[in-house]
Amino acid sequence: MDPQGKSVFLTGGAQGLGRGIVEKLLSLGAKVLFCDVDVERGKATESELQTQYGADVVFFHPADVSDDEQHKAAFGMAVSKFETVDICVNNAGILNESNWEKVMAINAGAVIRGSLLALEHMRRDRGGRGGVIINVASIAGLNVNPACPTYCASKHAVIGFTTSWAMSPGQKDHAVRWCCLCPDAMETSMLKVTDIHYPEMLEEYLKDNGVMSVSQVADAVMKLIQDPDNNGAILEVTLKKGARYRRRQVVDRDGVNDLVIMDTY
Ligand SMILES: NC(=O)C1=CN([C@@H]2O[C@H](COP(=O)(O)OP(=O)(O)OC[C@H]3O[C@@H](n4cnc5c(N)ncnc54)[C@H](O)[C@@H]3O)[C@@H](O)[C@H]2O)C=CC1
Ligand SMILES: CCCCC/C=C\C=C\C(=O)C/C=C\C/C=C\CCCC(=O)O
Repeated sequence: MDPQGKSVFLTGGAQGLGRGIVEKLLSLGAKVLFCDVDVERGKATESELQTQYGADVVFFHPADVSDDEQHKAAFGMAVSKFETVDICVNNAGILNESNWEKVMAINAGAVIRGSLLALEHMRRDRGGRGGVIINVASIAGLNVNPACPTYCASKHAVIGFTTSWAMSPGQKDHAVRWCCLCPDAMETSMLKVTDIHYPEMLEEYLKDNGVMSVSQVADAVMKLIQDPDNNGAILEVTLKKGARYRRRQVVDRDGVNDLVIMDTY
């Protein structure tokens, strides 16, 4: 899908990756409504981006996406501003191993709610225009890490949910593409986290794997949006190897229920 002239709803756009994605989309001619729980930063970002791209193409709406009503209201605001939403990016996320309920509510719960809101609005078999749903997971959703088990669990949930919907027998009728983004560490406020187990592992991890710029990862999101035939995509983005699609196969080993997930590149 070409972002030019398309309408986008994105969560967690006040800073970090969310803001980076909003800026790329605006530069490609899309209109964006983003929400965030950080109202001050959200308003400041809106004002900066409106100055650069125009007052009628980017809007901020305050919302905590762990709250059902606020999340629905924010999505509804995008629909009423643009009439239709073509691209939905469920990006808001936190890393806090002391509060697993909150992590699951934002990283998994809000991604599920946001996806279902977008599906209902976009699905062509119920009068919508089709579209793309991009769910932001992480490399942590593909691997394991003892420093942040709850965060890992929330990101595994995002990938399981997104790829399962992508395999829906009704997907062609819905005309909604489902994609997961799995970045490695990026230079955002999330990397300042202190609430993990074994904090020394973070330093070690970053020394071995490096840190990507937000812009590199936002470019990968444009690839997900633009590639037409990638329903069910899991796009891994790392500093050393760049953006690579994981090819996921669900293999039925014994013809009964011994299913194995196999990933290749
Ligand atoms: N920074 C990293 O190394 C990586 C981050 N990610 C994922 O990227 C996504 C974006 O994270 P970053 O930009 O790094 O973090 P960030 O902390 O810079 O930005 C996250 C934004 O989400 C907002 N947010 C948090 N909770 C919210 C809620 N309940 N409702 C609405 N907005 C909320 C924050 O206010 C903030 O503006 C997250 O899903 C994160 O898990 C994935 C891989 C690596
Ligand atoms: C030890 C890392 C702690 C968390 C670092 C802070 C933010 C990270 C956000 C991410 O989403 C992903 C970045 C790092 C990887 C975390 C886990 C997967 C590691 C698996 C592996 O070793 O390959």
